[in-house]
Amino acid sequence: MIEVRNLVKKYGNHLAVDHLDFTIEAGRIYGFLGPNGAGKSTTMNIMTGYLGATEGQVLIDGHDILKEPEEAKKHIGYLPEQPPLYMDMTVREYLRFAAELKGIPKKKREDEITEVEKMVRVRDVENRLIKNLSKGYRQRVGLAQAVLGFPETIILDEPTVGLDPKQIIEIRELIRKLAKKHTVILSSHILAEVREVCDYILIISRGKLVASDTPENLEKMLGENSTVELETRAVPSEIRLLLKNVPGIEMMEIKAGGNGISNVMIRQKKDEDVRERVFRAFASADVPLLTLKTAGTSLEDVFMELTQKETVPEAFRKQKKWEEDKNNAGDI
Ligand SMILES: Nc1ncnc2c1ncn2[C@@H]1O[C@H](COP(=O)(O)OP(=O)(O)OP(=O)(O)O)[C@@H](O)[C@H]1O
Repeated sequence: MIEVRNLVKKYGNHLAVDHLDFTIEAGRIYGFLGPNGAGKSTTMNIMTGYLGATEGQVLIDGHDILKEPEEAKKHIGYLPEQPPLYMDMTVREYLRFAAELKGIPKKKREDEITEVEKMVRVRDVENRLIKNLSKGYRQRVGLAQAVLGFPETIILDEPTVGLDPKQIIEIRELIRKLAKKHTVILSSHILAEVREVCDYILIISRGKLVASDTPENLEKMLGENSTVELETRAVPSEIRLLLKNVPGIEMMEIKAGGNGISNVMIRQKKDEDVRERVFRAFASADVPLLTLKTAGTSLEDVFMELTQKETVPEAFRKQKKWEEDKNNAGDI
């Protein structure tokens, strides 16, 4: 488990990380998602002990990364955005060097390196100089270095950046494979990547954590029941009349199609579900409804909403408040 508590990082006057507070539980793939410059690399560098924080604390399985770096680092493997590869070493030489730095006992080193090489599929190039490898292979060597020692948690900063589509697929497959035995945290500014690979998302914007939940819950929280879409065989004036007195409707937009079918988008008032009332209004007038459904919010909408606005949307403030209250209640 990793606990990040009230983390702050200032570069001069610039607040790159702004009071981050979150917990990473074992056994999941976490996505650290945010636009460029949001503070992802800075946070990961602090979590892994590469960079000091201005304020706050990071505990890796109970060990403070600054006060007990050796013990804490045993529990994590890190692939930074720029992997620390030595271009004039062969893959095997480099992994031996990394294994030694990690303090893997000499007796176990060779077997472990072979195991990891097989796992990330670099065994066929183990005697090649790193400088002669493709970017995809280099990234896999970087990944091998992070996996050596089989730490509980593997942290990957933008692991697919600069790779071609085939290499991206390979790295994502590897990450899924790793996640069977390790907790994985990866950062990305690509929403599709995080959605595809991760089962829990932390959205960071301007150094602040603006949301954290499963992709499904994030979509639900902002979008639940906000819009209802229907199609009906009626003209707009008739629809307006039918829906005029239905409670819970904030506004509606009606588009008449050429085929006698109108499409209606209804925006519901907060915490309302108007579907049943709408159905009854149409049924009592004997006007057929062809479809009636809530239109979901996509993760794209959530991401845009959260990272483009200065303030945190109300749904998330409420969720955060609820979590705080729950935590405080637990302390008593
Ligand atoms: N060494 C530094 N000195 C000054 N400012 C820095 C330094 N490193 C990062 N920053 C600034 O801090 C902010 C956060 O940067 P960071 O690299 O952590 O973001 P990021 O989310 O990882 O973005 P990217 O995906 O572009 O790497 C940015 O505004 C960046 O310009």
